[in-house]
Amino acid sequence: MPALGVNIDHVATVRQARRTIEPDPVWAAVLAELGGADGITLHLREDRRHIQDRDLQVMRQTVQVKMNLEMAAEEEMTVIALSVKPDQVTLVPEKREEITTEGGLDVVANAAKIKTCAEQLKAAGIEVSLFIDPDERQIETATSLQVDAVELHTGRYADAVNALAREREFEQLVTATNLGIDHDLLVHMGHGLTYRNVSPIAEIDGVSELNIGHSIVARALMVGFEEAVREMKSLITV
Ligand SMILES: CC(=O)[C@@H](O)[C@H](O)COP(=O)(O)O
Ligand SMILES: NCC(=O)COP(=O)(O)O
Repeated sequence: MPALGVNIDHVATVRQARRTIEPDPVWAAVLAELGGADGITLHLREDRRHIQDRDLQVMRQTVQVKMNLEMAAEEEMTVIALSVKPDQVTLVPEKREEITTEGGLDVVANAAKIKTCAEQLKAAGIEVSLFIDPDERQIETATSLQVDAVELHTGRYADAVNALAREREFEQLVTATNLGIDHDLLVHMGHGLTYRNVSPIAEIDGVSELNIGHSIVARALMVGFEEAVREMKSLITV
């Protein structure tokens, strides 16, 4: 049964729509914990389009479960992570013009830069995960960098246009999960998971963490944050 990491980015998206003080993602993190979240994930983007530095600082003081900071492998973000000391950092790709993360980190092409960042984080006692596509070369290279985990990008599975395409993407995720486990990596998954598509993912043997955000925030607008998390937690508890 995978742990549930609740990504609260898009609570901050609503707040930033008016550049005001509410809704506060800190409130959402507390309610997520009350709803059964095993972790809180937040993405401090270089463009600060949603989560702000203040949110990260306050949540470090208030989050009582695992705190997972998503960030680009850039010097500015590394300095912040070393100062705040989240439990885990997940290195993700960022492009300014993207609506959301479009693909996995290209570990193969950026190995040296990612290695430097990961070594600094691990030396500070921070677990390191790499957000990658379910691709053999990316997993092999991640292993060589001696990170703790990979988070497999589930976007192609989530966006599949029909059942055949979804099954193909699902099988690729299963194969990549087995490869990651064979290389002694923790295997997480995330991006685009919803109440409708999460169950088969939650049943994959060996997946230890699911990071889910946008769908929970969307449901929370209707039923409240604690209930939305409780419903997702019960869905993945197989
Ligand atoms: C890496 C990933 O898929 C998400 O955790 C990421 O946070 C997406 O970016 P936005 O939250 O800005 O949509
Ligand atoms: N790394 C995936 C994540 O944290 C949440 O992604 P999404 O559920 O908001 O698509």
